[in-house]
Amino acid sequence: MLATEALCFSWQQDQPALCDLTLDFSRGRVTGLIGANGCGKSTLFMNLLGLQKPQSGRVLWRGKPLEYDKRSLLALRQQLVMVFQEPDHQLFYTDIDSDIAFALRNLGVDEAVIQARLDQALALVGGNGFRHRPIQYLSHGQKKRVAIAGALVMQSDYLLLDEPTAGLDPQGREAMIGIIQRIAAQGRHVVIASHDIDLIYHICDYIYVMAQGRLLAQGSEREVFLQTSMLARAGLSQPWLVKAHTRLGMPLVKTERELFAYSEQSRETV
Ligand SMILES: Nc1ncnc2c1ncn2[C@@H]1O[C@H](COP(=O)(O)OP(=O)(O)OP(=O)(O)O)[C@@H](O)[C@H]1O
Repeated sequence: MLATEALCFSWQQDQPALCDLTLDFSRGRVTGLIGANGCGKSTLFMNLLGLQKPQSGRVLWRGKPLEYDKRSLLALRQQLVMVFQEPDHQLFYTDIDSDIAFALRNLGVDEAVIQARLDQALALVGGNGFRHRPIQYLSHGQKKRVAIAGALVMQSDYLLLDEPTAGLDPQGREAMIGIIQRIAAQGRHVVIASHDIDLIYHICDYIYVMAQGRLLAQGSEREVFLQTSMLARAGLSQPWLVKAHTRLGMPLVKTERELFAYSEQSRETV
C-alpha cells in the first residue's frame, strides 16, 4: 500500500507546494493524478519516492511511515519505480539490453533471471522490433518504451508514470494505452500524472484532482469528470467522451469504440 497522510511540503518557506494531502494509491489499479501546470504532481512523486521529505504529514508505505535511511529507500525504490516524462533522463547506455538490465545487475540479480525479465519486459512494451538498435537511433516513442521496460524488469508493486503519452503520435499513444493496460493486468498498481485528460478517463479507475498543491476532488472517472465547475476551478476540461454525454446527451461510455457501437446500433434501429 502506498499512501500519504496530511502531507505538506514546501520548496521555499511559506510557499507550500503540497498542502494536507491524504491520498491512497492502492484504491485503484490505475490511479490518475491531474491538475493544471504547477499544481504539484511532480513534487508529490518526489515525496512518494523519498527524494523529498514532507515538512509535516507523511508518506505511508505498506502501512508504515516511510523511513529515509539509505537501506529503506533502496528497498522502497525496488517496489516503487518511476518513469520520467523525458526518456533521455533515464537512459544511459547505447545498448538497450544493458540499459534495461542496469538496475538488476546493480542489485546482483542472477544473469538467467535478468535475461528472462528482459525478454518479458521487451515483449510487453513491443520493443523486440528495435531491440538491437543503438538507443540514440530510436525515436522518442521507442525510447519511452525502453524506459518503461527498464522499470518493468524491477517487477515493482507500483509504477509511477509522468506524462506517458507526451510526444507520442496517435498510434504510439494507442500502443502506450495497451502497454499500461497490460501492466495493470499483471496485478501492479500504476499511478499516472498527465495532462492527457482523455487518457486518464479511458484508463484510470480512481482519480485525484489537485489545484495549487491541494486535493480538490477524488473518485472514479465518472464521479470526477462529471463535475464541470470543479474541473474549471482546477483549470481542466472534460474528456471528449464526457462532453459528448453532458452536451449532446450521448450515453456516458468509457471508450470511443463503445460510443461508435452505440451510434451504429441506434442507426440500425431507426
Ligand atoms: N526544484 C524546485 N524548487 C523550487 N520550487 C519548485 C521546484 N520544483 C517545483 N517547484 C514549484 O513547486 C510547485 C509545483 O510544481 P510541480 O513541478 O510539482 O507541478 P506539476 O503539477 O508537476 O506541474 P506540470 O504539470 O507543469 O509538470 C510550482 O509552484 C513550482 O514552481
